[in-house]
Amino acid sequence: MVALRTRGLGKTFRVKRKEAGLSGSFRSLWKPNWETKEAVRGIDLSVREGETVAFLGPNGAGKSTTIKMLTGILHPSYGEAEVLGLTPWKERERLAYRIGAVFGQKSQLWYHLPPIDTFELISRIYELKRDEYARRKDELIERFELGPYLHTPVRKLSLGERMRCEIAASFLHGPRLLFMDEPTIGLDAVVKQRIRELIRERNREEGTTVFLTSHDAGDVESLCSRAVVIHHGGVLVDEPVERMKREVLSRKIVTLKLAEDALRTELPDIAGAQWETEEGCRLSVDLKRTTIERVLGELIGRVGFTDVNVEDPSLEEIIKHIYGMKKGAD
Ligand SMILES: Nc1ncnc2c1ncn2[C@@H]1O[C@H](COP(=O)(O)OP(=O)(O)OP(=O)(O)O)[C@@H](O)[C@H]1O
Repeated sequence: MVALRTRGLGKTFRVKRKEAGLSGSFRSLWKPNWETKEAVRGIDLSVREGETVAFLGPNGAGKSTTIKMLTGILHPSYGEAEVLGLTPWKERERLAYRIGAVFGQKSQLWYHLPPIDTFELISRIYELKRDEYARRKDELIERFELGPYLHTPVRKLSLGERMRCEIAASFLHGPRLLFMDEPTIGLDAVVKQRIRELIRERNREEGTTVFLTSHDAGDVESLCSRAVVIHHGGVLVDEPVERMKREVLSRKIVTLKLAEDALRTELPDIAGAQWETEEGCRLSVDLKRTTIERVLGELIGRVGFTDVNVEDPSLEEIIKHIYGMKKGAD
C-alpha cells in the first residue's frame, strides 16, 4: 500500500527584497519590491508503507518545505499530495493521529518536566486507551532503556538521552508514518548508532514507514533502504541505498595529522586511494579497490603522522558526486 504520494508538488514563496541602507528600508516600506522564490518545483514521489526513505539534498534544496507540506503545516502553491489516504493541508488534524514527527533541532518534550509527564500528556492528546498507553509506554521504556531518565526534568538530560526520549515519545501513539528531520544531529557516534538501531527495530516490528532527512551519510547507510536526492527543488535521484552504496558510498576519508617533520612534498602513491589536499593530509579511499587496513599499512613508515581519523565523506560531497555523475550521464 502507498503511504505517501505527491504529484507535481511545488511551493513558491513571495519574498520582499529589501534594499540596503536606511533609505532603502524606507523605500521598501513605501514601494516594496517583491520577488518569487521557488522552494520546491513539482516533486513526484511515491513511498510504500513500511519503506525507510532518506530524503536528501544540499542546504536550501527544499527538504523542510516538502516535509512541512506533507505534514499539513504548509499549503502547496501547486500540485497534489496524499499521505496515508489524506490530503495533509486539508485534513491536518486527522492526519496527526496517523503520523509522527521528530525534529532534531526542536524538542516536543516539555523542557522543565520529566519525560514521563510529556508521555502522559501525549497519551491524552492522542486519546489513547489507558491499557494501550500503559503497554506501549512500558515497551518503549524497556526498548529505549529510558528507566534512568524518566523522572529527570528534560533540561537536565544530555542531548543523547533527550533524543532517545524524543523518539520514544514520537512512537507512543503508534504512528504509521514517521517524519524525521535530522534525528541524529549533534550526537556522538555511539549514540547515533543506538538511535538508528532503535528506529530500524520499530520499522521491522511495527512496519512504521520512515521518511527522513539528514546530512549524515551514516543515517542513510544504516537506516534507509531508498534514497531520494533533491536539488534546486526537484528530484535528482531516486534509487535503492544499496545501489548508491555501490556507486558513491563506497569511499572513506582518511585524515592524517602530519608530524612536524613530515615530508609534505613527496606523498607516496597509495593503490586505490587518492590524495585530496596539497598538504597531503586527506586521502580518499575507494573501498571497492582496497581496504582501510591496507592503506594504513602503506602509510605507516612512509608518511610521518601523529594522529589519524577515518570517516564517511560528508553527504554534501556525496551529493556533489551524484550531481556530477548525473550531469555526465545526461
Ligand atoms: N517561509 C519562507 N519564506 C521565504 N523563503 C523560504 C521560506 N521557507 C523556506 N524558504 C526558502 O526556500 C528554500 C528551501 O528551503 P528549505 O528550508 O526547504 O531547504 P532545506 O533543504 O530544508 O535546507 P536545510 O538543509 O538547510 O535545512 C530556501 O532557499 C529557503 O530560503
